[in-house]
Amino acid sequence: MGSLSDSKLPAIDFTKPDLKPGTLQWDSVKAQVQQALQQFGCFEALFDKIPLEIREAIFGALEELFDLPLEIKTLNVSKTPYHGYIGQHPKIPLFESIGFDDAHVLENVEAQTRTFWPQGNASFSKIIQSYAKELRELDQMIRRMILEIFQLEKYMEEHMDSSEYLLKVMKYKGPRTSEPQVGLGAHTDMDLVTILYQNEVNGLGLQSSSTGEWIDWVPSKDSFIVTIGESLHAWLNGRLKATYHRVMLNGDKPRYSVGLFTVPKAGYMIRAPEELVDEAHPLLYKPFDYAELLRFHVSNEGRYTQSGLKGYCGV
Ligand SMILES: O=C(O)CCC(=O)C(=O)O
Ligand SMILES: [Fe+2]
Repeated sequence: MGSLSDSKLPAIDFTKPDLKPGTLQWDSVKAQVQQALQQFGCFEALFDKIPLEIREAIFGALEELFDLPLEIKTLNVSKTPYHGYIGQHPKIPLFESIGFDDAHVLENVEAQTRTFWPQGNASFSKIIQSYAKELRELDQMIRRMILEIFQLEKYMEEHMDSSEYLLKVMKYKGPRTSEPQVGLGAHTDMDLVTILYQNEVNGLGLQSSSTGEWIDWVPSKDSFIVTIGESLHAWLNGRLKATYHRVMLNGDKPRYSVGLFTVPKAGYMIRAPEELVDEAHPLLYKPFDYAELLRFHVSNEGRYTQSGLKGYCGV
C-alpha cells in the first residue's frame, strides 16, 4: 500500500453495501484503517447509511434545541459526569452541549426529549434516534476491524456487550472575530471511539499521532471523523494513542456538531488483554471503571486539561 500524505487525513470508504467481515472488501478497508491509525491516530470515514433527510434535518433540530431557555437546557442532567448539559463555562464560553444516553433506542430519546418539551417532540426524537441507530453500525464495523487488527477476536463479544452509546450534540457560538478563537481546547476523549459530524462551519482540528502536526478537517459529503479515546488506548495497552483534537472558530455563524461517543458501561472494569502485555509492552494502566475515571476527572483539574488517565490508574 502506498504511503499517505502527512498533512491530509485519509478518507476511508465505508459505503460499499457488501462490507462484511471475511470479505476481500472488508480486509482492504481494514488495512486502510490500520495504516491511518498508525500514521494519524484518526481518520475520515465516508458513510452514507444515514438518510440524507436526517443528516440535513439534524442541524435544524439542534438549533431548535439550543434556542430553548437556559433553565430548560440545564434540566439535561446525568449521573455520569460530562453526559449532561455543559455550557456557560468561563474557559470555553462559546461551547454548549447536551447528551442523549442510548439514543439509538426511541423510548430513551422520547423520555429525554420530554425534559425539553414536556408534550414531546416526535420529529426531534425521530431525527436523533435514526441518526444514532445508523451511525452505531459504523462504530461497530470500526471496532470489529480494530479487534481483528490486534488479533483480539476472542474478546469481540465481551467488548461489544460491555459498551454503550452517548450521543452528544454541540453548539459553538460564532465569536464574531476574524482571528480564530478557542471553541474547545485541545483534549483527548475518555471513551473508546468518537465519531463526529458537523454543519457547514468548519473548526475541528486533529493532531497527527506520528508527527504532532495539527490538521484542519474540511469535510466532504458523507464524511465523518473517527477518533480514539483514552479507554480504548488503555484497553489496547497503548497500541493506539488517544487522538488530541480541538475546535477553533471565527466569524459569526454558529457551528453545530454531533458526536457519537462509544463508552464502556459503568461498572465494567477495563483491563488490557494478556495477549497485549509482555516484556516489550509492560502493563500501562491498572484495571479501571470508565464512570469512576470521569468522576476522578471532574474532581480534579477538569476534562479539558491533559489526560487524567495516568494520574488515575497509571502503573
Ligand atoms: O465539536 C466537535 O467537533 C468536537 C467536540 C469534542 O471534541 C468533544 O465534545 O469532546
Ligand atoms: Fe472531544
